[in-house]
Amino acid sequence: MNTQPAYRGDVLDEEHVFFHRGTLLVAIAQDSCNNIIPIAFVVVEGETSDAFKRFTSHNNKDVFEEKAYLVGVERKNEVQDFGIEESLSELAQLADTAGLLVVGSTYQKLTSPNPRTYIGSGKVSEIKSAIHALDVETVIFDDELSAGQLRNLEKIFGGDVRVCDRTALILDIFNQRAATHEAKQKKLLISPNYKCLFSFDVSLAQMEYQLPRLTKMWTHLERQAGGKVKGMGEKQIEVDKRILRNQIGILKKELESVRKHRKQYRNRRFSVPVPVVSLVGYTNAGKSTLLNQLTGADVLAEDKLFATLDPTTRRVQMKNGKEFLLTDTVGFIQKLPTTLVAAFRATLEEISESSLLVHVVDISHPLAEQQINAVDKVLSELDVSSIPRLMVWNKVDRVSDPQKLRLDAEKRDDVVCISALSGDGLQEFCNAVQDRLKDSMVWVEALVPFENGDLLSTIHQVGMVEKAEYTEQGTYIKAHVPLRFARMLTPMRQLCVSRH
Ligand SMILES: Nc1nc2c(ncn2[C@@H]2O[C@H](COP(=O)(O)OP(=O)(O)OP(=O)(O)O)[C@@H](O)[C@H]2O)c(=O)[nH]1
Ligand SMILES: [Mg+2]
Repeated sequence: MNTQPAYRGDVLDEEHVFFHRGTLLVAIAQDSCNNIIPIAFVVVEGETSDAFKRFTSHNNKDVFEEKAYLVGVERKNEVQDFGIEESLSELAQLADTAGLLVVGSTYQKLTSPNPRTYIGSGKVSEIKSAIHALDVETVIFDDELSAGQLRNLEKIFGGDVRVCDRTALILDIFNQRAATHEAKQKKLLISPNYKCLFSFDVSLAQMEYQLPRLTKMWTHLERQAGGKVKGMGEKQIEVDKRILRNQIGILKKELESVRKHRKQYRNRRFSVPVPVVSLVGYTNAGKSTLLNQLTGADVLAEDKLFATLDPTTRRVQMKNGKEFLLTDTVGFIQKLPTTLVAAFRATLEEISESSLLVHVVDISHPLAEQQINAVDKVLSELDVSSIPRLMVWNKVDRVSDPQKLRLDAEKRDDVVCISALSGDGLQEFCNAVQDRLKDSMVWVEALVPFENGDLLSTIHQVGMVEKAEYTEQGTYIKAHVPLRFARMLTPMRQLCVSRH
């Protein structure tokens, strides 16, 4: 018997198959909470069973669709941007992206969540009935649950029903995506040392999420051993926690070295006087499609949440000969858990060094306004308030009255309407980017002494350098730079005047 864990979405191979049940083989996988779950039933011989019909192609793999049931809570005294039904429909989309089959959902209005079970006992019973009636295998909560709540709910629902929350689901999607992404990079041999920064972030976020929830593994041990392993289980949990802490330590070190490497790469990139523009926005807004249209890049763009995990940068050449670098980033989502905001922070270090943030909005989405607010909220946590912004209303081809939309956009001077798919409005977009880049800067000529090398690299990072000439006294530079740097350069500007 081989007990090496697989993960949901893994291709079935002999390594992971070890239960034989009649004509079916049951493969065992782990999900992001380390729960053991059956992932596939393969008919060896005989009739096609109902189970077999539940195979679905996901990320080009045949995976078994788990039946999922969604649960949300509407807080009575809190005004929330996303209504409960809207939030649940987004959760359903997330579940679908993760390869689950949503068979039902419910919600409850509460003043405050129940500390033991999150929802009230009446609702718990109602869900338990639904689980039996619909053969539910996974119950997904729309909010982050505590370790205790997860454990209690699993106990009450009984059997092999898994309970997980939005955070675990998002982590699961990120993991599946990161694995595919890295596998592809390795296959293509783009760079043998290539590591997806985001997959580091995600692994770290996942481990940090698991650490306080490890008691769940203990429940599994107990279940497997018929409930007679109390002392052993307790010891085991300590050992597991120590292993996990060690892994977190190793991962943090590796992450640090990848970040350093990327920073060096960015610094090299910044030695070319081209400003960097970053695309940010809600997941599925069309950021990658826009990058592809403008640069002919081949970034995966699809109608799934979190298609992009790693920042990709490409050069955009405008008709007037000007250039800028465009960076595509991972999309945001509402109710982004703290562990994941931290993960985003490392990945999005790239955007904190850009000259302009372009906020891409799917204006055809019924919740466009709420999505804008959710993105603004994450951005406010990322400390990028000093970077100028431009908003892009994308997917204008899908709205019912594009003319009215354009009029609305014209009334505001920070919005450009485009269709990244058809290419409509891209010239206006490039012009707006160029204006915005210049607008926010002042023209300086300065002589930067060699000992102020740091300042020079900052000018390259945040400004538009027209000329950099090395002289005996230092670097003579002509550039558009943000106002705050112009102030810092004042003494050097005087140096420059005395040079003439
Ligand atoms: N009709 C229409 N569809 C678009 C447009 N732009 C993007 N899409 C579609 O929207 C879906 C999402 O596009 P992506 O470019 O992957 O979105 P993204 O913002 O990169 O998404 P994440 O990487 O998940 O954050 C794809 O199916 C695109 O074809 C547009 O202008 N019009
Ligand atoms: Mg994308």
